Amino acid sequence: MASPNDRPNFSIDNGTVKKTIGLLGKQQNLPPSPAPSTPSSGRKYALATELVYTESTDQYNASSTPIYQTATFKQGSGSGGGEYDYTRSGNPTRSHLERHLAKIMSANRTLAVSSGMGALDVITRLLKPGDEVITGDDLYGGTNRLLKYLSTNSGIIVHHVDTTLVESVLPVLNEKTAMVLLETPTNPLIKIVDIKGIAKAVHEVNPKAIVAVDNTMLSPWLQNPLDLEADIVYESGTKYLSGHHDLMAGVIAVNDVALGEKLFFTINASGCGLSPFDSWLLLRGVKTLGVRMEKQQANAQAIAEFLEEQGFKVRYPGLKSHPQYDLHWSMARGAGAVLSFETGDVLVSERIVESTRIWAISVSFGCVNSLISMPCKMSHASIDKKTRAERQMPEDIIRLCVGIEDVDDLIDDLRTALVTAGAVKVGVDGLEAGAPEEIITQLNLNA
Ligand SMILES: Cc1ncc(COP(=O)(O)O)c(C=O)c1O
Ligand SMILES: N[C@@H](CCSC[C@H](N)C(=O)O)C(=O)O
Repeated sequence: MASPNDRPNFSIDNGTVKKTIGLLGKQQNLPPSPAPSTPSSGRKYALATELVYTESTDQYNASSTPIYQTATFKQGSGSGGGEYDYTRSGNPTRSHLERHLAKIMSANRTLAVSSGMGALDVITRLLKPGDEVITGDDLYGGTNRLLKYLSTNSGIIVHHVDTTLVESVLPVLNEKTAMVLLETPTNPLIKIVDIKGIAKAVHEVNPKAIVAVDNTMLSPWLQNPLDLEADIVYESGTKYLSGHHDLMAGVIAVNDVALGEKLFFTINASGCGLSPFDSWLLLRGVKTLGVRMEKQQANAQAIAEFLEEQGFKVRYPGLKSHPQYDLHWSMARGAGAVLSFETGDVLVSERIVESTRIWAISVSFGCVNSLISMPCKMSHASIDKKTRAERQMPEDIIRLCVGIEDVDDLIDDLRTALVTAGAVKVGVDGLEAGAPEEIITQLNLNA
């Protein structure tokens, strides 16, 4: 009979990982997995280098990590014990991705799951009936929907407060607070939340409460909430981390080993670990995160300035006019590439969105190509109209998710759309925001 002592043995021989399988007694020149990502020298490189640099024990020294497209793994003995047994529990391609992301997200452990919402689902399974959650009043629609589900069906009490003010969190903070869920910048109102200020206040009142931060809008290239005293960071890997809108993924990052184990338990138990192929795609995409992000936010800055010059109310933390400009830059290394602006009229906004050519009308962000959308009708439509009004979400708000195209082309396309939609008056000095009365009347007649 095989015993647990027959687990495979790994040793390094002349630079090659040798695997001795107990019962079979065969010595193979096979690596345990292409797993390591951290440089064996232990050296920490700059983030731009870490994004592309990986070390692996792949037997053929493949430059690109192989896709282990398998559901199950043969075992060396009847008592199992191999490093991998079943892809829901673990897969070498996913392990490699998770180790790579841990370096990049400044985390002890990361876990890759099937979507950003899947990541939040795993995190919120740490909660039990009677627990209280404090969160923002400007949240991504899907996050709001999941929290509403939990408060309606699972006995979780959810407090939505203005998280841009640490003082708004304090009155609802108590020993039942199990989780504080933050987004910054918020989607789509681009409000900034003081991660460190809130984390300190929360941990002081209840050291067991978990501060979880959705870092999707900035990515680890621009912000590391774990360094700002957050306990959990999660991101939709569908966005900047992958960058090409060719996969859905979610990533969770933690420093606490026990917390990482609890989250892994849920992922294995519920079966939402990222598939081998999507792990490979994400691994490929993340290598260009730095260059994509730098180009995208340079374009976003120019576009935000262009719109502000025309007189529109623009929300973007790269603009000095942003009311929380200093707070944002005290936490982040850049302003990101999502901005929003208002026109004063829903129909005018719709006309702008429908008049662009390069800007695709689409939900999501973080992709190399530019997108335009009306959050109240698209990404945030799952928040009902009354709640949107209570949370002061302007129905006419347009969200721009800026890509890597030529910035002059992007501005030209937007300028043409603004003129076509009648959102600007064309004067001798150029364009001026504000649809003429007759255009608004006409649009309302046609509506
Ligand atoms: C800020 C934010 N967090 C989380 C999510 C969820 O990510 P996913 O679509 O990958 O489930 C999204 C968008 O969907 C988002 O915009
Ligand atoms: N129909 C989807 C909408 C997804 S929105 C995607 C993204 N987070 C964004 O902000 O654009 C849904 O109901 O979730």
